[in-house]
Amino acid sequence: MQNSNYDYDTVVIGGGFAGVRACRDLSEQGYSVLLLEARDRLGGRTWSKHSKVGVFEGTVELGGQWVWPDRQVNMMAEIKRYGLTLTRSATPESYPSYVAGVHNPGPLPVPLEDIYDFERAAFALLTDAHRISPGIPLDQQNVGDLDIPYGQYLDALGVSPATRGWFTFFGSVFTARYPEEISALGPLTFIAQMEHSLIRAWGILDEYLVEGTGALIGAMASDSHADIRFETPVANVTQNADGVTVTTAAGNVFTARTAVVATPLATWADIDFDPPLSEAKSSASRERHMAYPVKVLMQVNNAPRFPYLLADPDNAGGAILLVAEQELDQGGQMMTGFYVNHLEREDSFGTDFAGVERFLKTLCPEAELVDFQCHEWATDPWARGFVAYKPGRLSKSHTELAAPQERVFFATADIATTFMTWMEGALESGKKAAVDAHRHMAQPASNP
Ligand SMILES: Cc1cc2nc3c(=O)[nH]c(=O)nc-3n(C[C@H](O)[C@H](O)[C@H](O)COP(=O)(O)OP(=O)(O)OC[C@H]3O[C@@H](n4cnc5c(N)ncnc54)[C@H](O)[C@@H]3O)c2cc1C
Repeated sequence: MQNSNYDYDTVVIGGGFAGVRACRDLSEQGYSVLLLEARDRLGGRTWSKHSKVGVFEGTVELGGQWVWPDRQVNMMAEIKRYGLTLTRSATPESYPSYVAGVHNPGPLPVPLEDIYDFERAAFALLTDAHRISPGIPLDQQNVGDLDIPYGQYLDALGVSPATRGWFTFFGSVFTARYPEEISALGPLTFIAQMEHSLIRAWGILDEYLVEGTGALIGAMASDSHADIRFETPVANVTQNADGVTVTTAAGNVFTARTAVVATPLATWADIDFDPPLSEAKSSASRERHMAYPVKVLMQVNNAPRFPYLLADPDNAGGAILLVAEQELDQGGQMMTGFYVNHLEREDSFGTDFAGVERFLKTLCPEAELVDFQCHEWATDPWARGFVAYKPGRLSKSHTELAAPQERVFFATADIATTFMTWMEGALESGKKAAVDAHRHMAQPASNP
């Protein structure tokens, strides 16, 4: 289908789930596609690799991992298509929490005397989450009054510190920022997309791929017949009435009829666009809206068996969650932890042994860290965290953030309308970009 005036029909920039989905769908329709990826691997903010953590040896996921089979139709279709296998996470044996600086053994989420407060807060969050319909851009849903700092939203509930602390979890687990820094729309949208269920949103660590996310994205990429170039960051995207010219940081130039920008929203400001990005896109990217997540995989000794330990980061140095993955034959457990590693706060845990140990002991003082692995997503220039929208952005610009600019289309989980910031959202937005690019190229009169 390629027109000889161009090197390719489409250049896709970025090889995460959104970009690879766009590549695969377009090449399936007969278009010639070039994928330019900055890193030396596919997968972006998913990264599965064979690794050793203490005595554990196997596949570790340093980024996106969990899938929700009941609702994530795009993920499930891909997993089925390539014959991969899902397995369920280990069932927790206890539900302790560390909120408002107090260890609570559970299973009640808050101490008994706070339980009516807890119910009132749950009712308020569920009522507001019910105003949100996943699949529709948030600027089309009349929810501007919820686009306020989540800390302010929680304060207005007038609940006890333990209840407030417990509900900060929904803000932080999804954005890896503190409640005053993010919009309440983030956690409320998260609850809405989990079937408007607090329990479902709380127990998000559901099923994951036995073969690893890398096996899935690898299968999709091999199926695409795209020309894939690694270690090829893009520096400039120029379009005019004739087509798109994409220039790499090394100065290589490629021409195409269309381009799909499938890089994280926070990285768009690092690419030079001519004509420039719309005001909403460029200001949102310059504002970064960045999450500061650390997901750490650890061999831990002397911890309680299979806890699901939730914390409020405000009072726990940034700690959010500690769960067990499996018991190790030689003793100890493989555990996964999540925390906010705030770039502007000096008291953040950091990612060296002492910092990870501090995180672990904050939640579980008796536990011993043996070994760990993690990746600093927030300082990774090709990721810049994942998206954590600040107040006032999504209720104004969600539609525009995802809108094409003539021959240039945008795809990333950061702008999705269902499962925003999930692998599912990435697949949905890659699929949409491929449909839009195909429509553009299928109009012979206006598009050569
Ligand atoms: C710690 C962590 C835990 C997570 N847990 C889950 C989970 O359990 N379940 C879930 O569904 N999701 C999870 N996510 C989110 C999920 O991983 C992402 O939403 C999804 O992978 C994003 O896909 P994407 O294609 O939009 O972006 P990315 O995966 O970031 O892909 C973008 C690609 O663009 C490339 N790129 C960037 N700039 C340039 C450039 N200038 N030129 C060329 N290439 C460029 C990058 O290298 C990258 O490969 C998690 C994320 C993190 C960080």
